[in-house]
Amino acid sequence: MLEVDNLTCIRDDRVLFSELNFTVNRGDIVQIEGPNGAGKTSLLRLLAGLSSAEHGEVRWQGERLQRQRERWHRNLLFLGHQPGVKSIMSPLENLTFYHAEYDDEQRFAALEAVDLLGFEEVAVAQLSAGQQRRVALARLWLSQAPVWILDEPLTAIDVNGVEKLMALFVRHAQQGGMVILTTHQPLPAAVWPLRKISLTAGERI
Ligand SMILES: Nc1ncnc2c1ncn2[C@@H]1O[C@H](COP(=O)(O)OP(=O)(O)OP(=O)(O)O)[C@@H](O)[C@H]1O
Repeated sequence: MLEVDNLTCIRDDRVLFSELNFTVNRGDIVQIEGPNGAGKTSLLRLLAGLSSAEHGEVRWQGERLQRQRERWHRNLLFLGHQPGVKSIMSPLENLTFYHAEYDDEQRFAALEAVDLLGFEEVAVAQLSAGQQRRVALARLWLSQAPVWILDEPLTAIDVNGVEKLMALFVRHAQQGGMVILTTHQPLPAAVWPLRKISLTAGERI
């Protein structure tokens, strides 16, 4: 269980959100929504333990993230706003770098799942924006982490890719995982039960 307890986030003299409370349980798919600049990325970074809030705390299994960094990182897969892959490496090399525990057969299966077969040896820098995003997303097919925190994973992904990702999110949730994501596009109705947490534009202090 991931608990957000009275979280207040101030950035650049602006209160992005204050006294935010919610809980994410196993089996939950949660969409953080709000206009540009509302604080969605800031919230995801707090949830991932990558930054600190002005007030409040985030707890995993009852304990503050900061008190259990190693355990938390074993339980988390965080994919940030940028593709977050190494551009001089190929897709296959990236998966080897991030997931050395798997063999090539499993890595090829992950690349097949994101329709990158045929591109596995091409430098990421030479791939299209959507293909670069898919290299990062291939990690989801290899991840054993129960908690997925994904910042705009659907950006630059085509309709077919979005459908496959949605199916993967649902399967992950059905297997007891949790998915927390931001996206500006409406999610297909098939993603159920989808919880939404809305952030509104912040106020100046
Ligand atoms: N480290 C920082 N220092 C100063 N300001 C910041 C910092 N991080 C975020 N901000 C500001 O906080 C606000 C919210 O940013 P954030 O990226 O969280 O929004 P968002 O909801 O994810 O937006 P978008 O939909 O455009 O991706 C922005 O105005 C941004 O400039």
